[in-house]
Amino acid sequence: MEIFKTKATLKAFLEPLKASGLKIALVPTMGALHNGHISLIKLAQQNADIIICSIFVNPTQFTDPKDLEKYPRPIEHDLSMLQQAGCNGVFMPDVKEMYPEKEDWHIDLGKAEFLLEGEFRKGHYQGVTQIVHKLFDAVKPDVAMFGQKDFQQVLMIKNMLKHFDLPITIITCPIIREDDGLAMSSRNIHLSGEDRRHALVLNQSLKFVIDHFDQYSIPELEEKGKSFYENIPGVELDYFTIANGESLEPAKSKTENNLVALVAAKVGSTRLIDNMIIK
Ligand SMILES: Nc1ncnc2c1ncn2[C@@H]1O[C@H](COP(=O)(O)OP(=O)(O)OP(=O)(O)O)[C@@H](O)[C@H]1O
Ligand SMILES: CC(C)(CO)[C@@H](O)C(=O)[O-]
Ligand code: BAL
Repeated sequence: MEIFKTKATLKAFLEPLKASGLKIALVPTMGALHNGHISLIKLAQQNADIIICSIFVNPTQFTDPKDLEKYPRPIEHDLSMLQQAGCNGVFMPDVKEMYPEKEDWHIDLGKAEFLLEGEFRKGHYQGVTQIVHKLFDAVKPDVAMFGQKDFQQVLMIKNMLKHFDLPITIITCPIIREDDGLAMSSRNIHLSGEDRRHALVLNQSLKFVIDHFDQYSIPELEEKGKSFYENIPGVELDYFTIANGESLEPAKSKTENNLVALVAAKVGSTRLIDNMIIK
């Protein structure tokens, strides 16, 4: 497995491979890898010949400086997981390499930018699309893998691709969960023993919606979903919603085709997100 710290060395590695017709996949991450990330690498291997994983904790997408400061960075462990998974190359630039100078970035990502995560992390998707555009530019992949766990992120990246008319196929990968249902996340490491037990409420409330979708109206499902969060000490719900999976607007009717239940909650000092596709 090759390790690249600069765009130039990465480009020099990739150019002959592309010239020989090999298909390149990019798996963008912020590191602190878990089996969710490894599932993206495995799916990438089924869809391309050469797999590049990027590890970069992107400052422009953080809206809380403390969140950025305490973001886990276990780089040696990450590299050994990637090596074991059969990843071909790791791109791990420093901040100066990706942002050599101060720059302005603002693109139209549509109304959905300002909903859900966009409401609670203002400007987050400008930062995400800014760095993903730079990563796409550095790798010029044929395909790129993203997790459904960041449901809104996938929509925003697809909108960014449309904006620049980039010929990259986005593959959305299913959410990998711990045995008890908690969605794997790099930030789970911050959960105390008690928080870890309380965090199960995200999976349980979403599962309730899936299991009872035929039984209740949408407002009832949302109300019952939200009620899971009442009286759990240290747990604070940001949103629990059933939304259209394209626009992210609240679902208007149960007969809509594309529906997803999404949640974000603070558990102790850790903010977690999760979702389940209804149909
Ligand atoms: N449990 C999971 N299953 C599948 N994909 C995941 C999972 N968790 C994260 N991913 C995906 O991995 C990619 C990199 O995500 P990232 O490095 O931010 O990890 P993360 O666990 O989501 O971290 P954090 O919790 O800090 O947001 C994203 O496309 C993300 O959606
Ligand atoms: C896509 C991404 C790597 C951009 O920094 C990040 O938002 C993430 O890890 O989901
Ligand atoms: N996985 C999404 C990246 C973030 O939370 O900033």
